[in-house]
Amino acid sequence: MKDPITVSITGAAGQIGYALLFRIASGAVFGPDQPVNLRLIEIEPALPALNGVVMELDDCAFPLLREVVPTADLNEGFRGTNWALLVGSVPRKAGMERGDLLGINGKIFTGQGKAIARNAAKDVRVLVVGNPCNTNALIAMNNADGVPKERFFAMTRLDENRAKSQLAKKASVHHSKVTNLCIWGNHSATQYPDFTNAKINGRPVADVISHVEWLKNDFIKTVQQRGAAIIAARGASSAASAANAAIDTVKSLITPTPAGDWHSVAVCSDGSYGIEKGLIASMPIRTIEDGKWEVVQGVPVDAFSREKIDASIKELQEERDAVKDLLPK
Ligand SMILES: NC(=O)c1ccc[n+]([C@@H]2O[C@H](COP(=O)([O-])OP(=O)(O)OC[C@H]3O[C@@H](n4cnc5c(N)ncnc54)[C@H](O)[C@@H]3O)[C@@H](O)[C@H]2O)c1
Ligand SMILES: O=C(O)C[C@H](O)C(=O)O
Repeated sequence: MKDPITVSITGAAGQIGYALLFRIASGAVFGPDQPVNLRLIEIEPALPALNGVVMELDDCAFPLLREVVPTADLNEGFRGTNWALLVGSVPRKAGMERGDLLGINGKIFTGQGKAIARNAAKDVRVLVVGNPCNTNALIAMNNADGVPKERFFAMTRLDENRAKSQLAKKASVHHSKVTNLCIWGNHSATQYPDFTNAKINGRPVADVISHVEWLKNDFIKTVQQRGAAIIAARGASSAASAANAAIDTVKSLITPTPAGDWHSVAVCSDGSYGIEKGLIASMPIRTIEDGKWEVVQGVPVDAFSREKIDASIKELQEERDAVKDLLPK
């Protein structure tokens, strides 16, 4: 048996937490031979609810689950952690943009970044799900002194999955046939789901879906607005699909990416594709092996794509400027 991996999850008593913990504990993320410790972090008032979740974890008797630590203490919560999944934060309500949450949620990530730097395992990786996730990840990364910047990620996989599902429906194929779908930029209404480089059954999307106006307008808008559509329909933000996307993200970061394909996750820009260095922006990523990834280079960016990517990067710069007080000089 392998040594257990330690996973810390903030907001563990929330909606996404409830859809996430049990899949991690079951082995669906790290594999059937990988024991897991869970460190579950909540704010004090949510600890009674979290204890109920822990009772349910006990009652699953998962063979791979080892230690479960529920806590409101960040040092205890991130101690020895290999994967920190930062979900805990307030979700938006109908009529809000995700960026409107910066003032409420941004400050959560300074203390968490610092606590990760103090307590986590040397190989820690951090995935931010709580919105606005790109800029929250930027805050955590800049406060986590000594943790390499390439260990921080923000989630745009839900957008990728949504985009694949929309294209597959339009082309009447199974969504597994859609590849090379990159979400560029921010997890927000400015994100750019890049249909120009995506493929269906290995062929360019535009060869399969000839309705170019649909691709340029309805498709992009549907993906950009999907989170709001779910809030309007459910009265609460996406949870099961978000947890699923977090699982997909981690799995894609620990497994080599199939040859020729890529996956979407926001990373600390190295300046590739003219995206300002240091911003947490989504781009095409390949995983070489567990712990080693790279930005896929040479993906064609036409004038239409350039304009869309630049608009989303501009928004990320504005969000960064809005939280400058939370970023150490
Ligand atoms: N990136 C994405 O694709 C994506 C998708 C869906 C939701 N989200 C975001 O994920 C976040 C969580 O959504 P949810 O539906 O689970 O919300 P929720 O309100 O159901 O749960 C959030 C939990 O976080 C906890 N929390 C708040 N502040 C905390 C802190 N400082 N430390 C630890 N825990 C804290 C709350 O007590 C609550 O239990 C929201 O910000 C939402 O917008 C992101
Ligand atoms: O849209 C939201 O506020 C929640 C989440 O980011 C989503 O995309 O579903």
